[in-house]
Parts: sequence; structure tokens; C-alpha cells
Amino acid sequence: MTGQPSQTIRVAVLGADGRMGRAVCAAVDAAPDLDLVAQVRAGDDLAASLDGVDVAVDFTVPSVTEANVRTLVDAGVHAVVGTTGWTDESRGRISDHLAARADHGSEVGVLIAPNFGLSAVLAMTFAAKAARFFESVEVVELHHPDKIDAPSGTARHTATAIAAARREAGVAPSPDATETGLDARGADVDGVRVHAVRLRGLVAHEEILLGNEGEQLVIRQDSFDRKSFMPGVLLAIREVVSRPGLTVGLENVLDLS
Ligand SMILES: NC(=O)c1ccc[n+]([C@@H]2O[C@H](COP(=O)([O-])OP(=O)(O)OC[C@H]3O[C@@H](n4cnc5c(N)ncnc54)[C@H](O)[C@@H]3O)[C@@H](O)[C@H]2O)c1
Ligand SMILES: O=C(O)C1=N[C@H](C(=O)O)CCC1
Repeated sequence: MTGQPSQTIRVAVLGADGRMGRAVCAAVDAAPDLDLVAQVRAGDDLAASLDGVDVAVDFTVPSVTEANVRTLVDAGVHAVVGTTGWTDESRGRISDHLAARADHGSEVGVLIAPNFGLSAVLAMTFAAKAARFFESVEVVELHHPDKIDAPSGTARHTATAIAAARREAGVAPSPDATETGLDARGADVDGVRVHAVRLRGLVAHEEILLGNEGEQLVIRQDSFDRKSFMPGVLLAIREVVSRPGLTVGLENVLDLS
């Protein structure tokens, strides 16, 4: 529960049977300052599983994650959320919910990050920095075929950051003369085209293509193994206890200066 967490942070993992959940349980188990006290699976009663929990880590599915986070906030449990599918609206609702609880003295922190991999966070950051210098920009994300959402949360976060940087710099939309086609131009995320590839053998990958007359910059990151997300997840667990309110993106926790 909130308040002064004890020396050891007591952690619950939601989605403990999933690909990420299993990796997070193993990583928490191996960390000397963290104690894995609950593993929550589909069908379990979440509210009843939170006794003595300081931080809950959610790697479930897009359709349940918002309700999970509300339950955690109501129980005074900090949340680290890796599940994707969040929108401005759903994040806004959680932010409002946290603010209402803060009025009553609650200091719960919620950290939502579409990607805990260092290479992905840096790729997004570099892309947003580069975006204003190029006429064209498109994002390609590539994942394993068992992923249920597209485009990926990472690609949506990247496109939104690129769009914001270009808006701020007054850059025109990427040129595109396409008149016809079979839906081949990808999703329009905030004015940035995002393409999703699903291929057996992949884990999680992203490429940002930036083009000018006569030149191209490609920023690419690859997560070959889910172990790549674990340092970021563990950092988020340790940080969220002292960050009340909503934090979106691991870039706001890492020192990238
Ligand atoms: N932020 C990141 O760095 C990062 C990295 C990898 C995956 N992800 C995202 O994490 C999510 C999970 O990915 P995955 O590959 O582990 O998926 P997965 O399908 O392997 O695991 C999801 C698990 O959640 C369980 N589940 C469903 N509803 C539940 C509920 N109400 N309570 C508890 N458990 C519930 C499912 O039974 C399943 O075991 C996806 O949204 C994915 O995009 C994010
Ligand atoms: O395996 C997945 O699913 C992943 N999802 C995230 C996303 O949607 O961005 C991040 C990487 C892995």
C-alpha cells in the first residue's frame, strides 16, 4: 500500500502467465531489493490479491489494463504499466482519477510506458529530435505475429512525438501524392504514416525513416529478447514509488540529457 514503502519493494505482477509477465516475475525474483508477493492471472480477483503490495506491474491485454489501473489506484498501489493500447482519452481518465484521489491525500504513482527497452526509448528520442530537419518521415514497426494490437504502442508513441516536434517547428506534412491503392500507406497516426509488419521469428523492432532530397536517415532498434525490457521495468518499479500522478514514457524517468 502507499505511504513509506519498506526497504524492500513488494511487487505484484498482473498477467503473470504471459510472455512478459513470466520474464518480469523472474527479473523481480532475482532483484535483491524487490519481493515478488503476488502473481495475478486472468480470472483472479485483482482487488483481493493486493494485500501488502507496494507496486503492481501490468503486462496484460489492452482491453483490461485501464480497469486494472483504476483498481490499483483505488487500493493505493503504485502501477507500472507496459500493456499497450492506451489512448489520450484513457490516459486522461486515469490522470483525472489520480487527481481526484490526490485531493484526498493519496500519493499513488502510475507509470505507463509503451516500451521499456533502452534502444527503443533512445530511437524514439532521436527520431523526435531529427524530425524537424527532414521533409518526409515514416515509421515501420515489426513484431511477432502473436501480438494483438497494431500499430504497436511504441510506434504510436514515436509518431506522436515526431508529429509534436514537427508541429512545434512549423514543418509541413510529409509529401504524398498517392491517389489510389489497396490501403498500402499504413495507419495515419497524428499525420505520420505507420506500417506494421508481423513475422514469425521477430520479437519487437522499429525503424524510423527520414528523407530529404538526396539523403536518408534510418534510425532502427531491435529487441531480440524480452530480457531487453527488464532493466527498464525494474527501474520503473523503483522510481514509481516516488513519482505521484501519471508519468507517460520511460524517457521521463531516464536521464537522457
Ligand atoms: N512496454 C513494453 O516494453 C512492452 C514489451 C513487451 C510487450 N508489451 C505489451 O505488453 C502486453 C502483454 O504482452 P505479452 O506478449 O506478455 O502478451 P501475452 O498475451 O503473452 O500475455 C498477456 C497475459 O495477460 C493475461 N491476462 C489477460 N487478462 C488478464 C487480467 N484481467 N488479469 C491478469 N492477467 C490477464 C493473459 O491471460 C496472458 O497470460 C501487450 O500489450 C504488449 O504490447 C509491452
Ligand atoms: O511484444 C509486444 O507486443 C510488444 N509490444 C510493445 C508495443 O506495442 O510497442 C513493445 C514491444 C513488444
